[in-house]
Amino acid sequence: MINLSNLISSASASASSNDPATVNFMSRRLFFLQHIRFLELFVAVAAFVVIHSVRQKKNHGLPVWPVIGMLPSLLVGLSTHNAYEWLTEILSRQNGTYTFIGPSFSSLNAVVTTDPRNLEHLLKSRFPNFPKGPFFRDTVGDLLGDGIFGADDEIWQRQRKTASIEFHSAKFRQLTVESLLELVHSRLLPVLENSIDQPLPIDFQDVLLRLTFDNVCMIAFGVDPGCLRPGLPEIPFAQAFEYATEATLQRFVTPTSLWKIMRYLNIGKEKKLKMSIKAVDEFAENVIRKRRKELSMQSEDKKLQRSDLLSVFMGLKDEQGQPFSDKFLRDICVNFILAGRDTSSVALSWFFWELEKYPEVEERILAEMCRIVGEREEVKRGECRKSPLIFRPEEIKNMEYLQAALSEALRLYPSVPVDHKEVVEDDIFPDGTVLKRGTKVLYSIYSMGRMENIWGKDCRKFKPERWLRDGRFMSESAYKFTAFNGGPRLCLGKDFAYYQMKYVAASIIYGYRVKTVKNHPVEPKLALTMYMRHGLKVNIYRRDDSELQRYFKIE
Ligand code: HEM
Repeated sequence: MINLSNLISSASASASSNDPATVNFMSRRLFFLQHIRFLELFVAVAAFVVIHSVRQKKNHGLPVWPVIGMLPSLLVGLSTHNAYEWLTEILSRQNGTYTFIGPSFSSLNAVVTTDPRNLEHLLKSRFPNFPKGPFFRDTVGDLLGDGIFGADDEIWQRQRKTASIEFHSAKFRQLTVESLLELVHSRLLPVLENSIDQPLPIDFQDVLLRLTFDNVCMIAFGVDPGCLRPGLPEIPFAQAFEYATEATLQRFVTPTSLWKIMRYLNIGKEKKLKMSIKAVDEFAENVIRKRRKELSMQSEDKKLQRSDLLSVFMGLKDEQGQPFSDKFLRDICVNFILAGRDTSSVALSWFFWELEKYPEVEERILAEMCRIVGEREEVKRGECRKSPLIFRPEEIKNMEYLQAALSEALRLYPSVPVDHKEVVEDDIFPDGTVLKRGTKVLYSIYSMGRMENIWGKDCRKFKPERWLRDGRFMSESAYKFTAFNGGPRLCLGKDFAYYQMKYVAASIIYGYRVKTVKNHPVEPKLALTMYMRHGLKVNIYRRDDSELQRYFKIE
């Protein structure tokens, strides 16, 4: 190997000679050798980067850099077209659990898991040790305030208890059935029917978001915002809400001090977030004002008859014996809008997109529906075999294959793709991962649906049959299928959501075919819920009545 030091010192000595030709030659040699030294340094640094990167990647799944930790990889991962896939790939390589090391100056350290044993530990067995925690509340606080999604302890318990009584009441079930009948038959189907004659495709996700927004406002606040109507008018609230959930998620992957400085200076994404939250607040305040006015004009008897959640909360008192503040009622409204609007609508969008790729599943759904309505006397006589058909609640309940297909869509595209907890006291996961007090724990529900060790080799296949035993729908453990969360914080709207999704899907499939526009890009957006980034542009076609007759004959 060349000894550079010797060569350079001999070149320097010769360069001090008096002969001009020698000086010229030697100084060029010196210049060359000095550059070789620079090159050597550069090669050494590059080699270090590559070796370090490979070694760290092997040990940690991603390279860890001094001071900045895994930040470069995180930034690359988040900029991919589907960051959830990037995360899934790392988790698969790391046997399902992985520790992310953020920059030393940030709060981005987190354990991410997909292991069902860890999920059961986190969500049920050691529930009190894993609250949402102050980091989560701080990050989502501007949008969600003290509402149920970010709350812990008594604030959470009180909301959970009140909402749970409400959601399990007979009045609520009746409201569910009535509101869906109205929304689907007087609004959704006419909008779809209208679109058939239009030259342009419609954004199906937008239509479904309007439907679920109207629906959650009807059942939770007793108001009907009327977003789903012919012409699909612009709804500024909807855009503001979507942006607010997206920008709130971005805070989770931005160093806290950075987004707080941006918020303080009112610049960039934080400025837009503030404006969006203002629009959300205005909507919620309006709802509360209207409700208060209506309640003040009603007799005590009538007030008691009100079955919406907002009226129930308005009638309650806080720990000081005072009625809840308007700010707290606003938080309740915003949290329920997020829970009810952005979950079943996006789940239905992914469901219809999958259905198109698996026509045999659509056929089985149609066959099941026709078999069930075929039990009606009038249908046996050959009547009522045409769309539109008003499904009865017990018929919807009996559609088990449809329930399996919707669960399969949620397994692959969970409406809440990633969720968050914080460790109170040092703990250890069943898989051996050590959890220090204050550690953030994320569970990637999206990745869980794509783990071979959980769902088998065909985990990426849309296969409703995996939910059936002897033709009956069989639910899975909440720690394996975590789309509705599990343990004491299991989704309160699960039964409502299944009824709603089944009713909507059955009514559409019975009457129409939904076809995605050719080459329309479909990918998830990084937000609190699993929106399709570019919506779902579709054309709607009326289903031929003779086709339905064929299904009646099959059965
Ligand atoms: C496909 C539809 C739905 C899915 C996949 C879903 C999923 C979830 C998930 C994952 C959570 C846990 C969130 C967390 O703790 O961070 C949750 C909680 C909750 N969901 Fe749902 N949800 C759906 C529909 C609904 C609907 C329609 C409502 C109400 C109208 C609702 C009401 C709630 C409430 C109130 C909570 C909070 C429970 C608590 O923290 O105690 N959900 N849901």
